Amino acid sequence: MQSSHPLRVYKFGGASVKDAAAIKNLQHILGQNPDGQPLLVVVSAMGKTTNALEHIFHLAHSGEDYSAPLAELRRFHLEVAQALLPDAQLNPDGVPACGEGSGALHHLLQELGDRLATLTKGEYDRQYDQVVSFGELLATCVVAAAVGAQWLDVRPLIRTDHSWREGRVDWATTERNLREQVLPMLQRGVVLTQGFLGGTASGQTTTLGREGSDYTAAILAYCLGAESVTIWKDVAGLLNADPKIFPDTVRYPEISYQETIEMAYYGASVIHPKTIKPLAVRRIPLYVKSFVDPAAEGTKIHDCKHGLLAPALIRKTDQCLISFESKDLTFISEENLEVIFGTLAQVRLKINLMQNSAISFSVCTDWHEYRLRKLLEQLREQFTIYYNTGLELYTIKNYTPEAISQLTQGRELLLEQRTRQTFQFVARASADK
Ligand SMILES: Nc1ncnc2c1ncn2[C@@H]1O[C@H](COP(=O)(O)OP(=O)(O)O)[C@@H](O)[C@H]1O
Ligand SMILES: N[C@@H](CC(=O)OP(=O)(O)O)C(=O)O
Repeated sequence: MQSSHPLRVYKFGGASVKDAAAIKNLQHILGQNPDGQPLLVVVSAMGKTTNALEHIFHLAHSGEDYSAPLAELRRFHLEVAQALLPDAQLNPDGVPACGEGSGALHHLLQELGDRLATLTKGEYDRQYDQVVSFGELLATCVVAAAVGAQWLDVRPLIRTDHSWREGRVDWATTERNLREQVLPMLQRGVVLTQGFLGGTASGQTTTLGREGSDYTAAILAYCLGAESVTIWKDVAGLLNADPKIFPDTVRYPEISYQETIEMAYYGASVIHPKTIKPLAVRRIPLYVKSFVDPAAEGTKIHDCKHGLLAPALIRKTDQCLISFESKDLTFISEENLEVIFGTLAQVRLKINLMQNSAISFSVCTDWHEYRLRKLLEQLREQFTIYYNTGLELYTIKNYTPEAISQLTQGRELLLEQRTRQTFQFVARASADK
């Protein structure tokens, strides 16, 4: 039987499932959903589990001892499961009965241990995905059991290519899979699945890029024709700046897709940059709401026109400024730029800002020691290359003179750039700001 009610997609990130109390709060929020309205819930790994798994994976891949952090990760998940499911029977290995079949908690923990024990040398990124994905698998197993939702393994449904750690979605296959598998489940009640994960045609797990669960919510909403997506955060909505960094932030009650895409692109970490496009294409509104105060208004991101917005302040840390000079003091030409861009793409260094002068071309990128080393190896013969690390990139969108002076005061700017709407600069990281 088809429900006449349109689908809502909810996404809960790490902070909203960080412990048993947070998951009870999530259950309370689900309880507010109107009866009969189909609901698809996307959940990320609990708290900082993805960071912990990255660390464990790195140790295991390097042949170092990872037993203590793995034991801690297991203890944490068992403690949360026991607090939420006090009546669950314990398996002989002390794991509460939670979930079924290959999605059962004891099975997932066993599989994680087996995978870590059988890593091989090389293929770092492919094996990373097979291990780090357990954060979402474990979290959804526990949360689905606690709230009585149907657990869905998203990996066979969101089809990606083999771009490990940044899987690229095959939209046609994904849409077909999701419609076939998920629509019937939604008729039976709330469905709960993993953010951040996908899978290849050969059944290997991929991840969609760090913080990619927002993107998962958008993929599901796009493919299933949802009415809306709500991402539940520890902030009051989309603010003009990260309140952990900047004082006196203001909330945008509504904002366009375009403005939001730009903020995410420049580094506003509240929303994954890939999230907006699928929603904008199908005109699905995105609500950013506080899980601490679910009744509060939050922010509506949609197709809208608005007046002048408060300047958005964005900081990207861990930046590296790389400057290329031609060795014979000839001008930086299109041919030179083609080589530089090609190599940056090949070593996967993404350009956050660029500037050129007669004999020099500079780019600001995220700091990746290994990728930079590869870049230097390939271009050192052709160019003289200088680089600075430990930098920050600031962006002020819809800037005002006051906003510029507030941010630049007392800083040594290594590079600055201004367009009609955006002011950006690179400066050394300072402990006091
Ligand atoms: N413009 C912004 N508006 C609101 N929050 C922001 C903004 N920029 C950065 N943030 C940060 O984003 C955090 C929420 O996103 P995130 O930590 O990714 O949540 P989760 O992992 O739970 O989904 C906030 O706690 C806040 O520090
Ligand atoms: N757990 C993954 C994916 C994610 O999106 O998490 P969060 O929703 O907590 O940002 C990460 O930490 O990267």
